[in-house]
Amino acid sequence: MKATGQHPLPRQRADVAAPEPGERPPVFAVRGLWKVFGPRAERVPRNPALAALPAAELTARTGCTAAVRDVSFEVRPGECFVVMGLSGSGKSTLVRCLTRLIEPTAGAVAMDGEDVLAMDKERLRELRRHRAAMVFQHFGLLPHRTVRDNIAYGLQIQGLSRAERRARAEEMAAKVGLTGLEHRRPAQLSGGQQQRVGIARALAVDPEVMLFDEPFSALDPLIRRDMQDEVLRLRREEGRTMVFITHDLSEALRVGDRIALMRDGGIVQIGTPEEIVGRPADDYVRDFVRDVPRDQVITVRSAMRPVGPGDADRDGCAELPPETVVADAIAAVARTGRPARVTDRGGRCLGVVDHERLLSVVAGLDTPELEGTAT
Ligand SMILES: Nc1ncnc2c1ncn2[C@@H]1O[C@H](COP(=O)(O)OP(=O)(O)OP(=O)(O)O)[C@@H](O)[C@H]1O
Repeated sequence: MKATGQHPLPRQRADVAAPEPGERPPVFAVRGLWKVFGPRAERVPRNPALAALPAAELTARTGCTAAVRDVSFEVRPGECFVVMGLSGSGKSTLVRCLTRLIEPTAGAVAMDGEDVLAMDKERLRELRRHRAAMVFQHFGLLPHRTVRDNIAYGLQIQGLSRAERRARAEEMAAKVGLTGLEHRRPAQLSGGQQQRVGIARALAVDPEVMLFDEPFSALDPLIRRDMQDEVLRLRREEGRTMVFITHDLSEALRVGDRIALMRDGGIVQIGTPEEIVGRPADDYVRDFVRDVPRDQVITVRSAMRPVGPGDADRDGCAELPPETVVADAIAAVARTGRPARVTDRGGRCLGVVDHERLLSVVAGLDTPELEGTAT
């Protein structure tokens, strides 16, 4: 996203559109956010000529680094919003700006419609303790405390009694599969177990949103997969909102409902895994997703064609829900030897996938999303 024009003020008001009646506002709404490190950083977003400079030139001219550049997005209640990008693209800085662990240079951040940049110290402390809990890559555990005490750490500050803290810590330990290990110290745990403690500690304060900063990148691949399953399970069972930083594309595709792909401080595309893989916004994204097995990500909702006159005979056709991935649809079409019908929950036929459509997805040919054509 390019800077457009002059910033009226270093900090804009959090002008979040009013939610529809009955609709919750976004958990986070971020508008025109900048974080510039270096001397007289505020002049960069204010000055369109500086704001438009490529990263290296900006540094050469001003000594500043624009870690986050004019970024706007919303995190919706209950979603896992992934921030992905190569090392140095600005992921950690962006997520730290959400709770002002790093102070933004310009722009607006709102949480549940409340202007985060206008919060006083007390309100900010409350936000970080109760509303947005962070899980770090290096676990951040206290080495001389037991698992139980580490999990209960945030509860002490909340003023719960000792017995209440213990009970809650044990409940959280059970939730993440640590039952029986409550009396160990962090050094007596594997990496995966230590990260479970980190997750349990974040969960214990019952936060509205969990912020994960590359939580699994120190773990080996099998444990990493287990931990991703844990995150998926927590989201499914608890519906908790998550912001998840990773530089690993397969992890992003696995855990993300939506992914923001960052490059040089800007967001180059925001979309579902299927949108990112199926309709990359530019050559950079296309290059990024080149090796992704498309048939595992793209669904028949995008691959289907409208029902035609030749599809009247439904005999022996498989019926697939629209979220079926292409790999499974290929198996169904091969099994029946007939095109498969894509149907919604009410049995309405939305379209058809035949082997040509499915092969064109695998081959990376254009698969424009088609409007549902009911029969
Ligand atoms: N305190 C700081 N002072 C100056 N520059 C900084 C500071 N913190 C980060 N940067 C720079 O801002 C840019 C973005 O850094 P950031 O750590 O947000 O990236 P990242 O995508 O999280 O990277 P990684 O995956 O390696 O953690 C980098 O160029 C980094 O060098």
